[in-house]
Amino acid sequence: MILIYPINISYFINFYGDNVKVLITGGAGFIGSHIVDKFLNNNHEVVVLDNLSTGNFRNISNNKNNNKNIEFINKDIRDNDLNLEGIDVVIHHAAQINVRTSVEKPVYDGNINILGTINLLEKIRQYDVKKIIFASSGGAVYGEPHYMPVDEKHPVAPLCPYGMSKYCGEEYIKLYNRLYGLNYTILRYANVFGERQDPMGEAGVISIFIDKIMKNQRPTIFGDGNQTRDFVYVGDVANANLMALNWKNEIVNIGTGKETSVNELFDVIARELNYKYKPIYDKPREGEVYRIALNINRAKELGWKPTVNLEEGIKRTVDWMKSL
Ligand SMILES: O=c1ccn([C@@H]2O[C@H](COP(=O)(O)OP(=O)(O)O[C@H]3O[C@H](CO)[C@H](O)[C@H](O)[C@H]3O)[C@@H](O)[C@H]2O)c(=O)[nH]1
Repeated sequence: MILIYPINISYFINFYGDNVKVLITGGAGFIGSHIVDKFLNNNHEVVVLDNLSTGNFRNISNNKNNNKNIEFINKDIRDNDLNLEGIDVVIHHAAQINVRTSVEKPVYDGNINILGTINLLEKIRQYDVKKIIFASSGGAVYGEPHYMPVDEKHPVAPLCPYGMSKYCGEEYIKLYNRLYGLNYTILRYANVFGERQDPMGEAGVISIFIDKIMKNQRPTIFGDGNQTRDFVYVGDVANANLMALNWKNEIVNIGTGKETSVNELFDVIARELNYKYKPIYDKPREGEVYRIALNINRAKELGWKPTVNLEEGIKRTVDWMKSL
């Protein structure tokens, strides 16, 4: 009798020292474009896939990597004819990222974030891509924390369709690992901020407050302002993506571990901009967690840590917004 044992075809790929060809979905967006810079500066080959719905071509053409060669594909992650020939690693940031939009239009959110991710995974499988690095949301998948700071073992219980669709993306990636041996690293981000975050676009309280103050408008704080978030600088997030090339199949929180209330945040920004007025207080927004900060011990064990603190990150964001 022949016994057939299921074999685990999953294996760990090490990219140390290699020149890697990466496809960055959402690479013309806020976080994605910083990852583009980081990979180019480390001599990797970069292909950007972006439908420019919220991303901006300026983010990748009008910066210090001007003279470097980026291959740009103007397509949607849901397109049938995505060509991933020669790609070693996909870094997946293209998404519907607005919590409020997801509550109003959950089908729209799921269509992009769940079906778009499945479509991308199918192409990854067809073209034999070795690894995916996935942008998930530590702010949205855990729901209201049972303990703080929240580590990766904390139960997942999203409070909005966006958190749910990001979690589905994670689970599909893990499924493709089990079925086809796809390597992955899932990064659960805290609240990312920094240069190129669009204050008109989708969330980003820091860029919204700076923009309002610079236009002499009073910022609005939703609720009592004692709600807290963990604000992580975008350059540190880009660095985590670079390091994740050599991380194993696992989920890693990327944040600072520090809680900052929206009131405290307002004070830091007001100080930086020498703003003397008080904010306006309005009713709290639905579908939001009250407190969140991420435990980043696992990322630290892997050699990553945040290097730019809130004050310094805000200074850089202000400088960038003044330069526009
Ligand atoms: O003008 C504003 C804007 C925001 N806020 C408050 O500031 C906090 C942060 O709000 P953001 O909209 O900047 O971000 P969220 O905390 O809603 O972040 C969520 O959306 C992000 C993407 O947009 C990330 O995915 C993150 O993980 C997810 O939790 C919230 O309490 C919000 O009510 C204000 O008081 N005034």
